[in-house]
Amino acid sequence: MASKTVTQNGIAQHSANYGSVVTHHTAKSGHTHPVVHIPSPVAHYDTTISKPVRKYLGTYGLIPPEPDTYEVQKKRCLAQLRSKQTNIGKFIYLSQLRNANVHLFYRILTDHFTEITPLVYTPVVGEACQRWSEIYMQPEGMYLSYMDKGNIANVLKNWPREHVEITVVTDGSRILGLGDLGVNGMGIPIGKLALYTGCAGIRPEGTLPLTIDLGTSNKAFREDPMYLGSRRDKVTPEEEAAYLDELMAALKERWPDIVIQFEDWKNPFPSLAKYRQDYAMFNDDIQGTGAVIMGGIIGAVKQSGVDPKDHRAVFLGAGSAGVGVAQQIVEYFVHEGMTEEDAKKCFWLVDSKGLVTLDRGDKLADHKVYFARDDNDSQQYKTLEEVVDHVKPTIIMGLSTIGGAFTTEILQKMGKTNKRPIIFPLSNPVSKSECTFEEAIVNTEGRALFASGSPFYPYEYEGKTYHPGQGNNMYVFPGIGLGTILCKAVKVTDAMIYASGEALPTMITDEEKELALLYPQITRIRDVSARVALYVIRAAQKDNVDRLHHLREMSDEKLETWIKDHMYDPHSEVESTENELDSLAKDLAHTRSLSQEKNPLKL
Ligand SMILES: NC(=O)C1=CN([C@@H]2O[C@H](COP(=O)(O)OP(=O)(O)OC[C@H]3O[C@@H](n4cnc5c(N)ncnc54)[C@H](O)[C@@H]3O)[C@@H](O)[C@H]2O)C=CC1
Ligand SMILES: CC(=O)C(=O)O
Ligand SMILES: [Mg+2]
Repeated sequence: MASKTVTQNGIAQHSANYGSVVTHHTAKSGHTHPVVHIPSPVAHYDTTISKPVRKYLGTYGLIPPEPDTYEVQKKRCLAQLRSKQTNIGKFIYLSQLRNANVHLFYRILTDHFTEITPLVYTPVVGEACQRWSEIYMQPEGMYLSYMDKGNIANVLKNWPREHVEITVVTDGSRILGLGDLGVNGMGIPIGKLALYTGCAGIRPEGTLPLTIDLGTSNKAFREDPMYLGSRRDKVTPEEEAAYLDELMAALKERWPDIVIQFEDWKNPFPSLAKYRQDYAMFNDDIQGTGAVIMGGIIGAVKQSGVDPKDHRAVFLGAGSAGVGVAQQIVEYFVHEGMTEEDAKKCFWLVDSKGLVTLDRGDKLADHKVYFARDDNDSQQYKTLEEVVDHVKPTIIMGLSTIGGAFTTEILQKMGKTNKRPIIFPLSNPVSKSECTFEEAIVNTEGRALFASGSPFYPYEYEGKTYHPGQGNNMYVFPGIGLGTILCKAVKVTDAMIYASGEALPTMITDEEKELALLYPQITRIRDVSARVALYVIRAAQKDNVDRLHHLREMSDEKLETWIKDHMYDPHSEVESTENELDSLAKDLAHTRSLSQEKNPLKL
């Protein structure tokens, strides 16, 4: 989206930024001119803009006459939002608001995280993706197609903003737990990047939502006349790999410092292994999820009173998220003093064919082999319940996409065999959650240590209010991205990912500990993201992959403040632009008043 750049001499140009006020040197004169990047074309029509500034911008008379305050503006927006009868109506309203007035959208998001996040992210983004081709109104990112092979670098040139700091890229092939949604998956990169901006203060114009149309296995979509993607079947893994080689190189060519987050790919292990050494990239579903769940498990293990070596964890789901989480917890157990071999033995992974064992008779996908059991005496356990009876777990994790898979019987068994059973139904959206918060509480008489992927409301049981945790990678990916960008890391190392999860428990307040919360409250997500970024930067420095070396000299306290100072804040952003514009407008008004007698201005 192009925006207007106004220089002091009043000449308006179009620029690709919606950035803030910057100071600009002209090579010729050596003079310093302030250059004001106006937030966005439509933000020129923000009703809080003062009259002198409207005159300066040429928007006087185009906005209702009396300037608003933000409080009134917010009240109006929230009233409009809340008047929508359906969640999808709210999603559409918020998308329009973001496109109409980006700073206002982020001001409202950051002021009302608890209300707005579920509407732009899980669970509502799931429904939006299912209906994307039906509700589509405007481009908010890039769509690349398989037809662009050989020409990707040229297509990327069409992105109108000069500077991109981070992209989230999907092919839509595994959107939340909803399956292959093809190009309709675009809601995910947009939603994730909205959280990068809202939670970690990465400037909105520095984000690029990217969806790659590599065909879809979703037959219903291919036959739907409204579907906006190609009608071809999914390309082969070899074709996908060659396409990605070209894409990665093209992204780096146009934006050499770009951070690339892979999101919601059906089998993301090969691309992570292939690109992680040469690009500042990570996979959120494997690594972000691993880190966030490790962060919650640290507290849960402590509260359970059971030593790490005595934990037995059953995972329903052995895909990117399941394996990513198990690997990360192995790393935590090793940090706690166990050998890797002993730590690995604490895990039993179950997929759609039952317990993952070495002698099951099928060819296991590479990523499952590490955790495959060899101590099953040739017995194959087909169902989760059989595995629960066999293992008597202290922890059950759901990353299976199977809503309701943690049945009453399974939850009650967890309650019987554990003082504090750890129950994490992590599949998204809510409809795919392996159980609800209420079910976990009721079936364990309130003793469950609980976190879910999508949000649940607090629940009152026998006179006491219980608070669910949200074990969602949104607690770490914004800070991983921010830390990587700010220290200009050349890659995202394992230690940086580990550090992001380790940062989380340091942010839990005494009050939150009292409530047995496993994650800090979402309302403090900006501070949490700054802490995550601090840990990520420190780990990058230890691994020697950072490029901004002067940050190494700063104390933790100073660095955390520096990080916060570098976060986009939609509130101060608008004010500083306003103030700067105000003073420019006064200057201009003064200049104009000198000539006004001869040549009265028409405002
Ligand atoms: N809470 C969070 O932050 C995150 C949650 N997730 C959720 O985790 C879920 C899985 O994601 P991925 O691992 O990336 O998907 P995936 O497709 O890689 O893996 C799914 C796994 O579930 C297994 N599965 C499918 N049907 C099953 C059945 N009936 N019984 C037992 N196992 C079954 C599959 O065999 C596979 O191992 C999704 O719902 C996703 O939304 C993913 C990433 C982050
Ligand atoms: C949260 C997330 O990344 C997922 O459900 O895929
Ligand atoms: Mg995901």
